[in-house]
This record gives sequence, C-alpha cells and structure tokens, in this order.
Amino acid sequence: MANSDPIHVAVGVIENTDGDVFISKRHKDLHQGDKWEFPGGKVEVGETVYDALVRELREECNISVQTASPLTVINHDYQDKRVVLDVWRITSFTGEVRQTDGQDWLWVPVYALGAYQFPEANVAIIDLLENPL
Ligand SMILES: Nc1nc2c([nH]c(=O)n2[C@H]2C[C@H](O)[C@@H](COP(=O)(O)OP(=O)(O)OP(=O)(O)O)O2)c(=O)[nH]1
Ligand SMILES: [Mg+2]
Repeated sequence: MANSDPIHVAVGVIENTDGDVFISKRHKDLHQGDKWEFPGGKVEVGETVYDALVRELREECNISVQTASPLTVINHDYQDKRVVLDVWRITSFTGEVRQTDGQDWLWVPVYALGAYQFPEANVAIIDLLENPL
C-alpha cells in the first residue's frame, strides 16, 4: 500500500441526449496512462470537490456545469498511489463538449463502456452506470 495521503479527484460523467457518455484517453506519460477516463482531476487546496469538478470540466471539456449529483466515491490503491475518486453525474451544463488538450475522445453508450480499458478504480463506476441502484 502506498504510504502517502490519497489524492482526491473530482470525476464527471457527462451524458449527451442520446445517453452516450463522454470518455477520453489519458496521455501515455501520465499515471494510468493510455487508459480511457472520465474527465476530471485533482481537487486543489482551498477548493471544494464541486469547485474542482466545475473547474476541471471547464478546462478539459469546455463546458459550464450547471448542476451535478453525487454518484459514488471510490477509494482505490494503485500501489504507487492511492486515489479517492469523487464521481458526479452532470445533470445539466452549457457549452459544447469538446476535448481541449489533444487527447483522443469518444461518446460511448453505457452498455459499450466495458469494451474500453479504464483504470482499475473505474470498474466499480462502470458497474454502477450499467446497473443503476
Ligand atoms: N480524471 C480521472 N482520473 C482518474 C480516473 N480513474 C482513475 O483512476 N483516475 C486517477 C488517475 C490519476 O491518478 C488521478 C487523476 O489525476 P490527474 O493526473 O488526471 O489529475 P489532473 O487532471 O488534476 O492532472 P494534473 O493537473 O495534475 O496534470 O485519478 C478517471 O476516470 N478520471
Ligand atoms: Mg485530469
């Protein structure tokens, strides 16, 4: 188990009107590189997780989150790093979703998410999307 404090990450599940979910591919040099992810990033000092969610989705996908609801919180130990993924479903936003930093991106129907390689912590998120409580 990694000794350092876990990294708190705000993660957004964005759905379009067809019910497809936006995913993008992490740069190969990053932690968990070359895997698909939901947009998001680290909560900074002095920020709430919701602030971080809004900021990251503006930075990474060019949208203004209007409302979002908490979906789940995933604690995961990658051995080299521990993460707490604070996952939100984006319930309304303005702007047009686009990838802003050159990563590959896709809209994928929920039932097809299983065909993409995500970091291990995402398995529980995808399971929840496929089988809502
Ligand atoms: N954004 C995101 N991160 C994820 C997902 N699944 C998962 O395990 N992670 C992990 C990978 C990283 O260790 C961490 C997110 O860190 P990050 O490097 O993307 O954070 P960031 O966007 O703030 O990046 P940076 O400013 O530090 O470059 O969470 C996911 O679906 N989305
Ligand atoms: Mg990020």
